Amino acid sequence: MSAWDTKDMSTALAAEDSGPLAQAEGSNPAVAEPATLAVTLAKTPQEHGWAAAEGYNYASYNKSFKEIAEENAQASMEDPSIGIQGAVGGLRPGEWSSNAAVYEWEGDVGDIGPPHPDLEKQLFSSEHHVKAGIQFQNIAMLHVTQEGEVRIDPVRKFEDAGLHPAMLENVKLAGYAVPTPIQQYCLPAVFKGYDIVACAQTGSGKTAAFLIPVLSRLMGKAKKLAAPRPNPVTFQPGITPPVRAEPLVLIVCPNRELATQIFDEARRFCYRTMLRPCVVYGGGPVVEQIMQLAKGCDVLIGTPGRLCDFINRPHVLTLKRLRYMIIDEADEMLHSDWETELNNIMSGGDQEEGNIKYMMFSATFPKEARALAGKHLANDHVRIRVGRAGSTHKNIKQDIVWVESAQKKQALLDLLMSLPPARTIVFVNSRRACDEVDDYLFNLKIPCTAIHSGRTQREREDSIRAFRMGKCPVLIATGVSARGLDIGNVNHIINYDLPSPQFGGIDEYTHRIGRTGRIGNDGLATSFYNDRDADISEILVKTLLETEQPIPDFLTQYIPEGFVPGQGNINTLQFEADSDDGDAEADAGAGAGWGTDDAAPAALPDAAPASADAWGTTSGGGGAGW
Ligand SMILES: Nc1ncnc2c1ncn2[C@@H]1O[C@H](COP(=O)(O)OP(=O)(O)OP(=O)(O)O)[C@@H](O)[C@H]1O
Repeated sequence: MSAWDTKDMSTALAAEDSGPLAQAEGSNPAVAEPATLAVTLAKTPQEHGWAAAEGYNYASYNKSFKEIAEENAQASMEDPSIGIQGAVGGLRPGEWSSNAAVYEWEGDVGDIGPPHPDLEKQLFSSEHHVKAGIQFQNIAMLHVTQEGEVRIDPVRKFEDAGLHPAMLENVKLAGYAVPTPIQQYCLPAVFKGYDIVACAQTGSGKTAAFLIPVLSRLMGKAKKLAAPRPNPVTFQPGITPPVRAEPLVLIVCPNRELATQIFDEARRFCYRTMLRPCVVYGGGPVVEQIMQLAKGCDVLIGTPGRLCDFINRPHVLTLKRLRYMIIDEADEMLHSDWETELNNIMSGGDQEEGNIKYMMFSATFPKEARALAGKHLANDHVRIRVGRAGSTHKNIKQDIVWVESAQKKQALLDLLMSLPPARTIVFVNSRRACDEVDDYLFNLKIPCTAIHSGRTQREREDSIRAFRMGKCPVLIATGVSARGLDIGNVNHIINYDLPSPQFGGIDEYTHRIGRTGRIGNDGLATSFYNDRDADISEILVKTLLETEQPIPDFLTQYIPEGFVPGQGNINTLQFEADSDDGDAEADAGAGAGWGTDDAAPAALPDAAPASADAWGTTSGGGGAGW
């Protein structure tokens, strides 16, 4: 059985007849037999196929920055005109993500720098990059809605988008054959100079939807627009005079893991160009981050606290050259928790307001957040929505199983041992639970690691790296890492605790399960449910019905009256209004919300086979024709 076959995985789950999980699954708790804790492991995790469980390598803490820098200096450099900062061979434990290798080039010999095979391999190899899955066409068939005054004609092919040659090359190296729907609309919208507010499902390529057009527009203009900076090839820390960072692009996002991930994506798309990306985030080394900025920075990615800190040090960072400001996970960023920081970033620097294009992206976008977003954008901003705001997608099979709180640990073990080993994220609601579950599994020799806000940044980075590289294929996490994490072959998400409303509710659920089933891949999400989760039940059931997931017996009471699973019209399901056009009818539910502006699927269903070329070659279906 393949570890990637979620059907087989759930069959295996159903076939397993030991332990509390299997006993209770799909059954009504009122009539279920009390579950037993008497499961002993018939096989060790390693006999079952899991990798060996290894403890955290605390020795990596003891490496000094100097030692790491010396090791990096030994990295291969075949072309003397290219200066690669950071480890070309990839980061080792104990190294900061902000010091990852970026392409640097003198730039005196034309618009596109020479290739650097080692760096190219690091940036674009599959282990660092999620490859599109066989259900990619499902993404392309989602409804796209445009609201507001401006209508955009989508581009169906990267080749038709007017991209800079260096960008087109990088898009090919990344293995992107055709743009996803959100990209089809954002590319032309950025090229036409609009502000954008965009909402599209998890794992549908929103990062590239802003990075590709924004960076492409700046390529070729970098020399003219960018601030003077030291020659990257002859730069010597401590000897070459530093400059202050004057980025052209600022990307703000709510968590550190996401910041470094966007930085990685920016490193890919800036490859062989003069644009220099940097990342700053809390918990990381201030001095080292300043040292990176001091070499010049065109594209800055950051978390709000550290960005504000640096904005308040004008000799380190100024926003006066800024052309683009992008807020990722915008609904989270517009939350009142971040208000002071976000206001400071949006207007507190010395940026020249009129010159800046603003963009906001997220997979979930509650109505109040969308209204708030509108206040920060130009009146003629473009509003794009792929599917219903906050919806999940069919590539993820969602199972809900009844597990009493006291039996969750045992049920988790049963679940992990009843399926083929696969990269799995286990979500919990508290740091304490995170540590407890981590200890429990580790003591049973499951190769796991954990991440939560109480861990040091070094531990967090090493944890994510160990998970990404497959050394620790089970990651236990609190919501801190739910948003945005994009890791290849995450086959299974387990909600050990469902996110009740005080832990983010259904939006948090959507972001969590969205760590699997990305960009057309299949995924499985299993959630443990019991009496304590009544708060989320109603909206959870609607979310399940929307993508035609099975409803277990204990949740059937929450099926909306008159709706027959499998036969009901999902457009009659009542969700929060999707439309921002103030149409009262829009409040009637998802169907009405998609209402008058409802657009054709981004690519025609009959033109959506695996072959990229067969996908719609014209840009029909968009704009006024809708
Ligand atoms: N056109 C494309 N073709 C193939 N793969 C793509 C394409 N666009 C993006 N990807 C890949 O899809 C994956 C998911 O993209 P990304 O992380 O931007 O999703 P997202 O929409 O921001 O998700 P989330 O809401 O969870 O943050 C990434 O690994 C990215 O490299």
